[in-house]
Amino acid sequence: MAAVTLRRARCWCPSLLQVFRFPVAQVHLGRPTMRASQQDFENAMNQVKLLKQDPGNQVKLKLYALYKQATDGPCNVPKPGVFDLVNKAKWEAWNSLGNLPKETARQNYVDLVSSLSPSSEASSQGKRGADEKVQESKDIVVTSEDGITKIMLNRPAKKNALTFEMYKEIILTLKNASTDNSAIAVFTGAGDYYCSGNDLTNFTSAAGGMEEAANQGAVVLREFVNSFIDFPKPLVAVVNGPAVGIAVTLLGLFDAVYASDKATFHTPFSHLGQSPEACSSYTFPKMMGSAKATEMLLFGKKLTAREAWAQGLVSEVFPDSTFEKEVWTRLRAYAKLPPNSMRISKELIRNNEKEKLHAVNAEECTTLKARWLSEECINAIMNFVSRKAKL
Ligand SMILES: CCCC/C=C/CC(=O)SCCNC(=O)CCNC(=O)[C@H](O)C(C)(C)COP(=O)(O)OP(=O)(O)OC[C@H]1O[C@@H](n2cnc3c(N)ncnc32)[C@H](O)[C@@H]1OP(=O)(O)O
Repeated sequence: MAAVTLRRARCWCPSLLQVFRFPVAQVHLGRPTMRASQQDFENAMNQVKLLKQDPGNQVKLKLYALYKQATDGPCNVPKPGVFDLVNKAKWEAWNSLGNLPKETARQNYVDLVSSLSPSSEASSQGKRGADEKVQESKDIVVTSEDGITKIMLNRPAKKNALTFEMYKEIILTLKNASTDNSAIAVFTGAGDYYCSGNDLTNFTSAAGGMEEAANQGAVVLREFVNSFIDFPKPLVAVVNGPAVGIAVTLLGLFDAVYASDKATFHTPFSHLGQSPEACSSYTFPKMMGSAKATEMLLFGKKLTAREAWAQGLVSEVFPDSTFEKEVWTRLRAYAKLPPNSMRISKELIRNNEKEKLHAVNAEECTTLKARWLSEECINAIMNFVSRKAKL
């Protein structure tokens, strides 16, 4: 779907731009009225152009659908093709309004824009500094202390979903951490999630279209997973909450996995029309047996932390109330152990499988590249992205 920001709409989503292309003027919306006038409607369209923050894809789809319903009535154009993600998502949002009367759609549009305005007014009243600070926060925060390189996924508003940029940042971070003076590297998440896996809009928001995004994705993924296979120091996951997709499969390449008892482990690959990655097609059957691995990787069974521990995916589960304190105390102690001994021992454990893991990674990436272009996957991503737009 249309994971476009208002900025990007100008370059490759003209029809979406038409909804918002009006001379910029300082206007103040009338308060939501029972029946929005044409002038209220036009003011609302201008107000959208003045929003200081991107309202998110679902809201933009709603605005588009209500605009079309208010101006053209019920959806009256043929459904776009399966690969035309942007227009298909917009068509579905408009079509989902059915026979909603034009006047009602106009009122709903004005009300929706009014609900967005307080935030823009707030930012125009000098609160912009606070917003910009949030917007400037990095998606990956790396700190080095007590012999530990801590890599925190810091995109809590999106459940720490991984963007292409984050993959590339992590590759670089692991490269640096493999030679810096830290003894171990630790991944964790900010907010209530560890990580909800790949950002499903990575492919739909790419300017070059799905084909190019899939090619790029396969290259990035292969390098990303290789950076975990080849990382020479102890690699620990502090799973502070739910983990989805690649956040789970990567754990097979970690040396220790500590989980809060509120963490869950979910790999909905079949639901998404995709296939396993991060060497999990090899590490999971080896770790837990093919029957349990199949339940996760094919059937998408979500595991609790204790179930993940029982299947060998998690080293230890801690009560959430004491999780951070207990785990970081332990890791600070581990980081004081002789680093060369830890590195050499890891080499003995992992080296005899490195070649196999590289080969598995290559095969998984080739398979996934094809899956990303399949109708099963595209439909699943469309359903996810437009799930909130269905009014
Ligand atoms: C190039 C390398 C590719 C490697 C491939 C890897 C394969 C995978 O990782 S597949 C797994 C992908 N992940 C998912 O399928 C999870 C999708 N997300 C969800 O199912 C739900 O968001 C959730 C169960 C994680 C959380 O649900 P909840 O209702 O609590 O919160 P939401 O309102 O859904 O989420 C808040 C916010 O975050 C956005 N978001 C969450 N996860 C993702 C994601 N994976 N991709 C993109 N966006 C995500 C969600 O859309 C919400 O955003 P808005 O506030 O803008 O609506």
